[in-house]
Amino acid sequence: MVTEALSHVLSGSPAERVLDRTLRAHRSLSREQRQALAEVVFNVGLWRRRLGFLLGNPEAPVPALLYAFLHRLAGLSPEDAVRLSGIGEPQPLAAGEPLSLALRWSLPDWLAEHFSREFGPAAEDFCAHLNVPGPITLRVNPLRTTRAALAERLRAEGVETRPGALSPLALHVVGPKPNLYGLDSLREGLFEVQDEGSQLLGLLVEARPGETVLDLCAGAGGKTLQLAAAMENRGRLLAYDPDAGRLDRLLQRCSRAGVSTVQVLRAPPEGVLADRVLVDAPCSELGSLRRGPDLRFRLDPASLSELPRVQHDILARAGRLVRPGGRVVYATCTVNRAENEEVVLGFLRESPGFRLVPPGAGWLDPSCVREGFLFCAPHLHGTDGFFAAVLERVEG
Ligand SMILES: C[S@@+](CC[C@H](N)C(=O)[O-])C[C@H]1O[C@@H](n2cnc3c(N)ncnc32)[C@H](O)[C@@H]1O
Repeated sequence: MVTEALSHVLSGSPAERVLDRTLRAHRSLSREQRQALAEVVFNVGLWRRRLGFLLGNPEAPVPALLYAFLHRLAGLSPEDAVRLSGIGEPQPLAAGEPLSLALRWSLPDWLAEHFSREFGPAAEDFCAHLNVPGPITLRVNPLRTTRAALAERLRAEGVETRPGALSPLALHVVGPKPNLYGLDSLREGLFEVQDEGSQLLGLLVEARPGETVLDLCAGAGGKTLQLAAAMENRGRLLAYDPDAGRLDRLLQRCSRAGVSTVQVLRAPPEGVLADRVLVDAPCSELGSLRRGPDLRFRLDPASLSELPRVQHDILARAGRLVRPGGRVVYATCTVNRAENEEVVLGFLRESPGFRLVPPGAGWLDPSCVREGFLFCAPHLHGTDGFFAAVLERVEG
């Protein structure tokens, strides 16, 4: 069962889905056995390159990878690791650290090279943090409750939390992963699950009650809900996304959260002059790699090169939809200057009617500002990786 699940993960199936399928097919497993299976599937999926290095074979078969994981990373004796992996006899494992960043942190070569270019010497620390699962972070829904009241309510439901340091809306779950989807507080719309860095992007829009706000890449509405709450459910909040299914989910979430101001646009907006526009752009998502053990192995480096043109076009559209004196927030969840700074600087070069303004002046923690842009990352802030620029259309 373990070998079969791992074979699927190593040949490209998402680990979460494989685990789910395997657990459903083996319902008699005890709680401990289920936990052990999850650990093995996630860790062998994540550490496959490093395990291949230990075995001296980048194409090592699944039982050998399992043995290397159990003995060297999980600390089992060679005898126990042999028995559980079914390999027959102990295998020699390399001593010492791999020389390359890619092997040390079990990344594809191209990705490790990319992070080296992005971060220089800090790439080691960044990559190490990609191999530690991020915290589960909740965003309180201020239309329904306060952060302190939500923390009390969650405690009564058996979930301990602590407040986030960067976003006044954030609560981090403390201790073992709870089944959030079984909680009444979730069904009542008291919170959403949202990384603290992602919350900063929504806050950066600084949407106010009564304004016209356009969420131009609304998806399933994570930030739309946040904007609606900031607007205290007053004003005009327009949400567009080309993916109709995501917009349907957005509407369901709105009703749960008590949001009544959202107008969903099924076609690209025209003729709007909004006070604020959020471009939460489609991107390579390199900032979210710690969210899944095997996301990194499913990325196609060629697809990265197509994104800046798409992002440029969406940002240019946003520029046409904001009023003089209004603001566009351009945001991504990636660590890639070509999709971040370069898209914004290219837009500014061809749009003299816009200027870059300091992000979150007066409230954003200065550690989240890099070269005039919002930038946060797992090794610096404990968040996923995010980038944002605040662009003001000059009055005229
Ligand atoms: C990062 S996701 C948005 C996440 C969403 N804002 C949230 O907080 O849940 C990017 C979204 O951009 C949408 N998208 C792709 N191409 C687009 C385009 N040309 N114009 C607008 N949105 C686009 C995708 O469908 C996707 O939902």
